[in-house]
Amino acid sequence: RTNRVVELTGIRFPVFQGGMAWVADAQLAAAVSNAGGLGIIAAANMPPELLDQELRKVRELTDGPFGLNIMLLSPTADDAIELAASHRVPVITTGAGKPGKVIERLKPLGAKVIPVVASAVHARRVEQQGADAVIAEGMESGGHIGEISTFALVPQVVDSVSIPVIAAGGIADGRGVAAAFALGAEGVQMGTRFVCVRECNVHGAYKDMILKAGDRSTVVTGRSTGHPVRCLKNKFSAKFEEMERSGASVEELEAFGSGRLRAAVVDGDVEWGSVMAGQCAGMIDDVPSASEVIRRIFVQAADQMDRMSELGRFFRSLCMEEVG
Ligand SMILES: O=C(O)COc1ccc(-c2c[nH]c(CNC(=O)Nc3ncc(Sc4ccccn4)s3)n2)cc1
Repeated sequence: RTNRVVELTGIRFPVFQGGMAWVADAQLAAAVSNAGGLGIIAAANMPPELLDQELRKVRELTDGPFGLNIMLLSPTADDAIELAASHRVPVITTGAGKPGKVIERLKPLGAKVIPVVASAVHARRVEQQGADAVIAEGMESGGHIGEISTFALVPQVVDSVSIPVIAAGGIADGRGVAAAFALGAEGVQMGTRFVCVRECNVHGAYKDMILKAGDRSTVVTGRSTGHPVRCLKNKFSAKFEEMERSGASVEELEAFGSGRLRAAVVDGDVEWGSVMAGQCAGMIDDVPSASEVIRRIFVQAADQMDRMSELGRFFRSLCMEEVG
């Protein structure tokens, strides 16, 4: 038996590229799929005719499996579901909400549906609804997040469901892959790491801000709106926090925040845009190809796991002799 995530999706390496709003287009998804991972297009709030074009384009750019991420907070989520159905998209991931209707509509058409969950309760619920696997996303992640860290969330989700678990949040190199599998995951999903690859079309200023980032460069804003979002610290995040502190209403905050992700991704406004990124931003120091990222990470993971098997013998030896 190889790996249930590989068997479920037909990919070579058990790695997904996060379906990041405005960032994950057909070009990035195809590059990741051609490199042996699962490239995922973000439907986000894309108008249906644009999403239809991206779904045609990705099939011209790769013969491999690919996915579509449906963000359930989006008013265009129902259009995205129908486009996923008509294009027979093989893998569907969902975020920021309840995936029941996505599972009901798309599983009968043969799609694999893999919701992002932020707690063990969510995971058990979507398993009962028929999810094929879950992505357990810790709060280290960029963008819209839950409240539990990857290190605590993944083992509890693994203990709660019998479908495969893919770990996400804070993973950007082989050590994170080795750790995720140690926690019981059978795959990983990375977002921020795949923003800084050559084939990603985000504005150069966005990539530069990630390259400059350190471990303390992100902040979570919007907890008071019920939609906490992790992004890199800048003038926008500082103003947003000040508004929250001074008791701004949810409407005021959401009005102030709307359009900011696009401003950062498309216009490169990294001062007043929302530069969504995870806490692993400080680990990213180059912009290689998607293929180079995937190969390097699994070589490093393999080395790390070999080292750990020696550790296993050492720990076992400690437990053999009677202590004291
Ligand atoms: O209530 C329930 O049963 C389910 O509740 C959930 C609560 C949270 C989640 C969740 C956490 N993280 C994810 C997947 N990640 C994401 O969805 N990340 C995102 N980044 C930027 C996005 S665009 C946006 C849209 C609205 C507000 C702010 N930003 S969406 N899903 C999933 C389900």
